[in-house]
Amino acid sequence: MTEPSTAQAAGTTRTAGAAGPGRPAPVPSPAPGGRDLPWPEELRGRTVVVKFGGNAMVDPSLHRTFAQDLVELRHAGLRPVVVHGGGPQISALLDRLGLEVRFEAGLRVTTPETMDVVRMVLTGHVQRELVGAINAHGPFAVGLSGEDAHTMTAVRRPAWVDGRPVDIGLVGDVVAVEAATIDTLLEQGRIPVVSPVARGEDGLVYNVNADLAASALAVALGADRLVVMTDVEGLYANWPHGTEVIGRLTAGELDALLPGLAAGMLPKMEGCLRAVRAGVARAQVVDGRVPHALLRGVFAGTPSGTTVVPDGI
Ligand SMILES: Nc1ncnc2c1ncn2[C@@H]1O[C@H](COP(=O)(O)OP(=O)(O)O)[C@@H](O)[C@H]1O
Ligand SMILES: CC(=O)N[C@@H](CCC(=O)OP(=O)(O)O)C(=O)O
Repeated sequence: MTEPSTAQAAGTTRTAGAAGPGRPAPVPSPAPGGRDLPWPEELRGRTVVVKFGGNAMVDPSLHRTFAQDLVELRHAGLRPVVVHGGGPQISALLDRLGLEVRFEAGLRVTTPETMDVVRMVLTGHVQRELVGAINAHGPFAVGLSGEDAHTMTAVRRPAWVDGRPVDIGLVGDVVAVEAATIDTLLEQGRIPVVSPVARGEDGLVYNVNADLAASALAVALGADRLVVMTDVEGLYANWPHGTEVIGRLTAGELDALLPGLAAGMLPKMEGCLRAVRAGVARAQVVDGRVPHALLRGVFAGTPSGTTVVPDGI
């Protein structure tokens, strides 16, 4: 793969005509990586928030192909922002430390002790690995936690199981996003890599489900697309009894399905619904186990996974 120069990555090669305020750096031609993909012209300059799930990232070779895809998107003139997960990695360390691993309604029950581990694994390990994989191609990635510069502010999220409230501890729901920090990085040609940890309005630190964090960022950034990469082909109808992928859903159709969805898919589909209802044109769940799923499945014209669109489309 052709490595971009520092100047390209930082956007310092911009010329007034080619890339004015609010526009990414000019697009080199041909695209690095040598894959001659038909980039839709209308995607140039658009922001895409990509959630990379912890289950899809257990294979290091997928880190590498995902990183290549992001850099290629950047060169094609898009503005990718990554929100990473790390659920399996957090659970593995909790296990090793002899601490409880428990989920309710798809969310981790987070004690203050658990929160220390969540923060350590997400910002100290998973985020660093992804930043390293992307920066093998040039000085693109900048890692940050939702806590940094108040990028994400959360309030304690209530949870119910079988209609009864349950205490899930330091789990937050994002209520405010300081988009300017991320916008500035995008303007510089960087690829922000955000850990789903947020500062609470009460000064505490909250564990945020990565799907919901990605959705909140997509809305706040006015993203064109939200892409959720996971370890299944998409949303299966009749799961766990069937594996037939639901290809397309309107927001209204998804709203009706949501109460019946199981853990794992529940926050993903809730995130997709929130995003399209708040102006994101398309939210897509794709199979992150497939190498180059981001480029080939999402941006190269071959429909894959489950796509959620606003009502009336
Ligand atoms: N209807 C469904 N369709 C597909 N997968 C489902 C469904 N309901 C629950 N799941 C589960 O959700 C999992 C994906 O969520 P999760 O394990 O949290 O992944 P990630 O780490 O990508 O966030 C799948 O592996 C599957 O076990
Ligand atoms: C509240 C909550 O559940 N937070 C998640 C944050 C990480 C995450 O969402 O990772 P995946 O995307 O890999 O599942 C957790 O502690 O596992």
